[in-house]
Amino acid sequence: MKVAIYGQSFQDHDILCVFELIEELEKFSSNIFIEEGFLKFLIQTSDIKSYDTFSVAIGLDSSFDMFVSFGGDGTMLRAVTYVKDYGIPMVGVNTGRLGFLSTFKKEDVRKVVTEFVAGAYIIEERSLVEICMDSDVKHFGELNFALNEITVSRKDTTSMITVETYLNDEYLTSYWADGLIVSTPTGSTGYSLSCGGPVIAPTTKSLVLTPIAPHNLNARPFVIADDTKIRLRVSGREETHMVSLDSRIATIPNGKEIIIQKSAFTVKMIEYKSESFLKTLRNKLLWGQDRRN
Ligand SMILES: NC(=O)c1ccc[n+]([C@@H]2O[C@H](COP(=O)([O-])OP(=O)(O)OC[C@H]3O[C@@H](n4cnc5c(N)ncnc54)[C@H](O)[C@@H]3O)[C@@H](O)[C@H]2O)c1
Ligand SMILES: Nc1ncnc2c1ncn2[C@@H]1O[C@H](COP(=O)(O)OP(=O)(O)OP(=O)(O)O)[C@@H](O)[C@H]1O
Repeated sequence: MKVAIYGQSFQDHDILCVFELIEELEKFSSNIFIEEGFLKFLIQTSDIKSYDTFSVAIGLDSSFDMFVSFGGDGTMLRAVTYVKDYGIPMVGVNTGRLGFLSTFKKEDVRKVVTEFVAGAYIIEERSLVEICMDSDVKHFGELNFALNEITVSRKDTTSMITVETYLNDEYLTSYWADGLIVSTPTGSTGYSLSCGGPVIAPTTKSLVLTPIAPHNLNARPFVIADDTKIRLRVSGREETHMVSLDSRIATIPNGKEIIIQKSAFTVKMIEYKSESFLKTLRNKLLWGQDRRN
């Protein structure tokens, strides 16, 4: 089994679960690769031996069987920028806070391996969105995709922006708001949810347009088919606005045409039978919980 390991280089009290995973993987004679920066951190804080590494420059490939991320959801989102379109099944061990994407309990980390080997999981394909801009704007390079959402928002001002929006080249509306979120089903439980968007089951073939604090009161979250081409143009009092792809941001001049579409590839999330999406919805977002019952 060929496995890539990635993690946050901040919390040495969570390091134990990384060693437990490695120990369990070695029982199955696995070929282990650790992200360069994370291995440096592990070597500094322990007497771990050296392993093969990968980095942004020397990346992964489709021969890997599994990618394990140690951290919270933020780490999982960064992990996606390594996995790209290689189709490597991913799992997150939660050493962060909420852990909605990074669901595996660190206390059970050995089961990441044993349940995988026993086949006690399904692969869930999560769709992504990607951004295309005029060729003179190269901010995100080849990492022009997002698992959660692409957001346009105001920058350096309290003044709202206007987001002129076209779906498949037909005019929809001009949102007058702090911004607009184009969310995938995966991202529907993130920023979009905080702005009043619906929760969408992860494999649903849709996207949702969720305005951020719109002053047009009749602008509501809008669920659309995921093969829709979304074209945006921002105007406002400042000369620039912000565009974010999950946790990555860039400053873009107003007036630039931004095209957002579903990516041609998906991210394969390992859904262990012990950790389903519905369980996560109940346990992490306390879905439908009512103290009266
Ligand atoms: N007001 C908000 O709710 C808000 C604002 C900005 C960004 N975000 C989210 O944060 C993400 C970036 O994460 P970060 O860790 O770098 O920022 P962060 O540290 O500010 O974390 C934001 C929170 O969103 C949660 N989160 C992220 N993706 C999620 C998902 N798919 N389902 C449920 N919860 C999710 C995280 O667990 C965390 O609690 C963005 O993609 C966006 O979805 C949320
Ligand atoms: N820049 C940083 N400096 C110091 N510690 C950090 C930094 N970024 C992350 N961490 C630590 O790493 C942990 C994991 O970070 P990550 O962003 O993946 O998740 P999180 O935001 O804590 O959790 P979640 O996104 O699930 O709520 C954090 O809880 C925090 O303790």
